[in-house]
Amino acid sequence: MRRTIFIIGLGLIGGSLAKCLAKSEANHVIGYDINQKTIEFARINGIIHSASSDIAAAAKEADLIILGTPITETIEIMHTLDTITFDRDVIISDVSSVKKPVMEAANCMQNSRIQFVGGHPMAGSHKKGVKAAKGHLFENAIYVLTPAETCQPQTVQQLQDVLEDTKSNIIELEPNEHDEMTGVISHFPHLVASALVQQAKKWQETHAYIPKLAAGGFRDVTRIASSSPELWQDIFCHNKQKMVQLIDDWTTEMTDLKQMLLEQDKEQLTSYLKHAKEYRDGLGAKKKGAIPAFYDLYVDIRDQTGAIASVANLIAEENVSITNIQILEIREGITGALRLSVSTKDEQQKSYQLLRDKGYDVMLEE
Ligand SMILES: NC(=O)c1ccc[n+]([C@@H]2O[C@H](COP(=O)([O-])OP(=O)(O)OC[C@H]3O[C@@H](n4cnc5c(N)ncnc54)[C@H](O)[C@@H]3O)[C@@H](O)[C@H]2O)c1
Ligand SMILES: O=C(O)C(=O)C[C@]1(C(=O)O)C=C[C@@H](O)C=C1
Repeated sequence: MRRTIFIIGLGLIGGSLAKCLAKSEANHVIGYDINQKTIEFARINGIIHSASSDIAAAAKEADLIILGTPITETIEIMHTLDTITFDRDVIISDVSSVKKPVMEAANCMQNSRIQFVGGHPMAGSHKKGVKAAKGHLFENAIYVLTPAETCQPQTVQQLQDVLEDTKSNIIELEPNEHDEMTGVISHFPHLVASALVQQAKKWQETHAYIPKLAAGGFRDVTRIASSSPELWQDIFCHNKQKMVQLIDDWTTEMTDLKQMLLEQDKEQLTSYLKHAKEYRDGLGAKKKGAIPAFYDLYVDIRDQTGAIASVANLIAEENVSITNIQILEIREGITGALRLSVSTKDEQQKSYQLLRDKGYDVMLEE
């Protein structure tokens, strides 16, 4: 029998989940969004099977409800769902970037028909809205689940079964620990990216060339400052305590660095940078287990029409599937590099040889 999945909030994340889950014969996906144009776009483009304008009616039909809304709205909708008289049991999940406030609300739910399992796919983008939704967004990403206190293990398993189509790697975490870790590796870096951009903007008042000089480094480190301001203020506010603590830690870190510079302590500075480099390089390490292995190739290309397609076609002809492709520091008329990821070492070697034979300048990442 087909499962009925009701997704509320069809933006980047809700839309991506809908797109992925609607592809399976096992699911019937109903969508709702506060924005009528979003619902229309999702319906016309097959991101959902059907649209609903009535949350309660669609919720009563659902086996699973996923909230793809910003955190504040998610908590409000949870209160609404709690008041519905369901004829059968329903699993409710969310995708919020901060888990503690959502799980506090979940643990206060009174409706005996509801089993709540918090969710957070650790994948996204600086883009927002249904038009940026991608069915494969969660492939190979970590997908965190935070079951509510009264949630049965079989309910968690049922949700995991549905999420299998996302090809993500599911792990369970305790909400507070989740928020501390995402504070460190997601929320605080976002704040720093925005602060760096604000700093450049101030300096531009006296140095008009700043935007022209902003090259790969600045762009890499500040990409996430282009994300939705409304969404991110909500994330920061819901993880306020951790953010404040991280700002204090950062202030200490900057003061220490300032001291090293004032003292011209070259040895300590080198050691500081060396340890940071080692840790950062280690994040890309090829590990078996929760994070699947990727094998990368770097191909020098010219910024010309068809260059990327030529490389991709050559590799496809050898039946090697590219799992990720990224353009690095490409500027008009100047040689850039393509980073291609494949799944196995054999495929990496095969692609390397093939591209070299065709005259491409290729490098491997071991
Ligand atoms: N952006 C990311 O990279 C990312 C990654 C993982 C998780 N998240 C989480 O996903 C959630 C959604 O973020 P997003 O990036 O998809 O944002 P988004 O702005 O792309 O989408 C949010 C959608 O919710 C809709 N919406 C807002 N209020 C609503 C309401 N009351 N009822 C119904 N629909 C409503 C909006 O119209 C929009 O379509 C957030 O909780 C966020 O923390 C975001
Ligand atoms: O790739 C990005 O642009 C993101 O910001 C994605 C990102 C992240 O920080 O990694 C952002 C918020 C999420 O809750 C999960 C993922």
